[in-house]
Amino acid sequence: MSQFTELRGLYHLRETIGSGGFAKVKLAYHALTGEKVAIKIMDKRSLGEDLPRVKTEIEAMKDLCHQHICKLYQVIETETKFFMILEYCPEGELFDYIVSKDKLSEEEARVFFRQIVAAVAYIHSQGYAHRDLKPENLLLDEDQNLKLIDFGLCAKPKGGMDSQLFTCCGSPAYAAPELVSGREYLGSEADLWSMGILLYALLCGYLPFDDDKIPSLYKKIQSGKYDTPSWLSDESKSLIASMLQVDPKRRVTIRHLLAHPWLMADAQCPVEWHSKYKRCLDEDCLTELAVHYGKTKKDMEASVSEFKFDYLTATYFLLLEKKMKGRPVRLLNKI
Ligand SMILES: [NH3+]CCCOc1cc(-c2cn[nH]c2)ccc1C(=O)Nc1ccccc1
Repeated sequence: MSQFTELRGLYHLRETIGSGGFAKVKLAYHALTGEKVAIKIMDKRSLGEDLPRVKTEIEAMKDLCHQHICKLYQVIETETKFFMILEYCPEGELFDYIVSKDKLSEEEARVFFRQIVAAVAYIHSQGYAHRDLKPENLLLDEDQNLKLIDFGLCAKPKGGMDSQLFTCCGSPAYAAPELVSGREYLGSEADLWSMGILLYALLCGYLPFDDDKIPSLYKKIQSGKYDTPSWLSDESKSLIASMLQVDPKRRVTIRHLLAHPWLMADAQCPVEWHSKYKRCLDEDCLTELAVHYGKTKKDMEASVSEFKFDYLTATYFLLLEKKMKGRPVRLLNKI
């Protein structure tokens, strides 16, 4: 019997697939489609000062819909718990993938980094800075595509992406010099620095700035001095150097990255960063939902387009996933 009455009949819970701090993530099956999902479960009583982080993440993920961002399907809030029903990424963290391969070839690093650039260009275009970009927050789906998670530290400055931020957050080894120095900073520029650390980790298998003691680590970051292995190509060294500029005003911008020669190598086109999700609702999914719930298509379209992030939102998105993967747009156990 499901230990959570809120999920009964909606999701069939299976094993724990991940955990981080204040949350446990479990594999589950969405009852109406049979599709796998990940359910991030948080107990409000143990959240403490992390409660605002959960609300930040939920509101941001409701706004963000992109092929390289882990999709939020449904939110269930009870008196004592939050449940976030999320896109399932069966191949785990990019962090573990890098460790398993020691380091990646330029070609493989390029495929991943193009996806990271696409995701960050998209969230910046929506007015968000992630502020905790690192391989542990990039998951691999069944097709080895990257999905960005953990928007708990993201910022959507009221005055837009050119507004300064002050909160020092994120993981120290990926934090920008202006951030660790306690100066005000732009979220977009801090994200670009973290992406430079990420690219270095993809290509080298270790971090450019590392130290067991935080003050020493911060000094190394502020110096901006790091070793570049001799076997790195000149183009890779140049791209990393353009991102690991201590002066944020000299740092490469996301716009320049989109068509950067290193990213365009192997005769690639500029990074296609726009969301592949259409604004209009999918007719086949609406038809299947209308038949299942015995509603007119018009009424079903009106209900789905409210995007309440309830079970109907989850069912719509999971039907759309099935269609995008070439599987039948069908619901199980008709009424
Ligand atoms: N480092 C990731 C550990 C597993 O965490 C997740 C996995 C999935 C996932 C797994 N499969 N599909 C999605 C989706 C979300 C998370 C997540 O947000 N974890 C987390 C972030 C911050 C604090 C606490 C926990």
